[in-house]
Amino acid sequence: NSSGHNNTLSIPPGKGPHKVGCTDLMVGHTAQGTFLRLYYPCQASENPHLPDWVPCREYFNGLADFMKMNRTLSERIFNYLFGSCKIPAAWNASFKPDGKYPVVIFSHGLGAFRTLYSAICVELASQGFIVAAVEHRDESASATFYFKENTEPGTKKHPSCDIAKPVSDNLEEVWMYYRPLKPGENEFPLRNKQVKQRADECIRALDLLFDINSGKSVENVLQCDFDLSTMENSMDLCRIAIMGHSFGGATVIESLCKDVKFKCGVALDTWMFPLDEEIFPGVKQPIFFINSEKFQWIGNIIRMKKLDSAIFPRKMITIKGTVHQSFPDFTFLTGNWIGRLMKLKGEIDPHIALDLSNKATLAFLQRHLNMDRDFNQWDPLIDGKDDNLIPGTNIVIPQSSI
Ligand SMILES: CCN(CC)CCN(C[C@]12C[C@](c3ccc(C(F)(F)F)cc3)(C1)C2)C(=O)Cn1c(SCc2ccc(F)cc2)nc(=O)c2c1C=CC2
Repeated sequence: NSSGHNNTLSIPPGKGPHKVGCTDLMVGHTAQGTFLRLYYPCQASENPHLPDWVPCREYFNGLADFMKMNRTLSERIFNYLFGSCKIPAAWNASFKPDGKYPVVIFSHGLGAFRTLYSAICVELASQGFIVAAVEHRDESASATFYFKENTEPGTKKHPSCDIAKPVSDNLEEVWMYYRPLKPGENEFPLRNKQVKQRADECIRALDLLFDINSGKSVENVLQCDFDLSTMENSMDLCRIAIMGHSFGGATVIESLCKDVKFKCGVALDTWMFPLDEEIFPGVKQPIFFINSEKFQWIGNIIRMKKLDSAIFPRKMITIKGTVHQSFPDFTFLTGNWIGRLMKLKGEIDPHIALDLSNKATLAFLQRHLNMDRDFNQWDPLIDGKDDNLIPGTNIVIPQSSI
């Protein structure tokens, strides 16, 4: 369960037929390498070891800086609130070969990192997807790490946490933190450069999955005892989707434009600002915008509508009573009053909100990856047909601005 003092708060397990395993993969030890958390259908095991939701304290430090909170105070708060929170997935559990699984690449939001959307990733993996949640090195993550070769032997400092233990001992971990906007700095050039790097990192993550699927030997820089060769020939590489939250939603659009191997995209509460609208005509794949009720604004919705098309399927729904943080895991990890105070929860029960988002996502993926599962039972959700959904958006666009 999550932190000791409130035992009822934890990240919901997957509802699908598969047990879920999880492991970390870093290929290439530098900041230019690929770093991702892999969620996959796994064999059942008696006493699964559930990984920590936040693997190293540096992530809490980064989060405190991102939120401009005092580090010592916030580190104590985060440790107390979230320190013992576990992810509902079995760490390094044996992969369960069962035909070819479709693939989803997941891109995190500004100030987040790869572990914070486990409720979504675990649900997809439990429904028979292989999910790769990338960790971006564009300085938009609260924190991330990579390695450098330390030339002076003997000066090695011990790894900050067991996850950051590299395979070879001449590698020393280096932490990269969130880069805030400088006073007076023009935000668009930075965010547009970052969204392009983020798309490249998603494409490289996909290329890595192709290598793993082809049985190519892949060297994990991290000491994770998970045998990647068990995943050979287990991915359906014609059924690949990209998904992301907020800045990760912009990464979905940029990635769809850059690589047609992504057959469709699911963009959660997308932040459209980082995108150059000139790429919009180049996006030809289906897109599903799933929005919160409180985060969106006129300018952002107008940019989403510029992607509307008579040819390519573009769908949008809004989940009533949700806020921007209704998609990351935080929404499950605090009581109602503190959650609402910190805008981590909306009025709607977080389980209901995320359940609607996940079911609508599964229906959309079945339709546009032409899968033969029973996710089409949730097709009405794609059109916003539910008491807690609004078709399209709740934001009123003044006639003049269209
Ligand atoms: C003052 C800082 N200022 C920075 C520009 C705005 C900070 N901010 C609002 C926040 C994130 C918030 C948050 C987190 C986590 C706790 C906690 F207490 F639970 F830990 C509390 C409170 C603080 C809600 C956002 O950035 C919103 N946002 C996000 S939030 C993604 C995220 C980040 C950290 C997480 F742990 C989980 C999820 N992703 C985006 O891509 C975009 C935006 C805005 C535009 C594009």
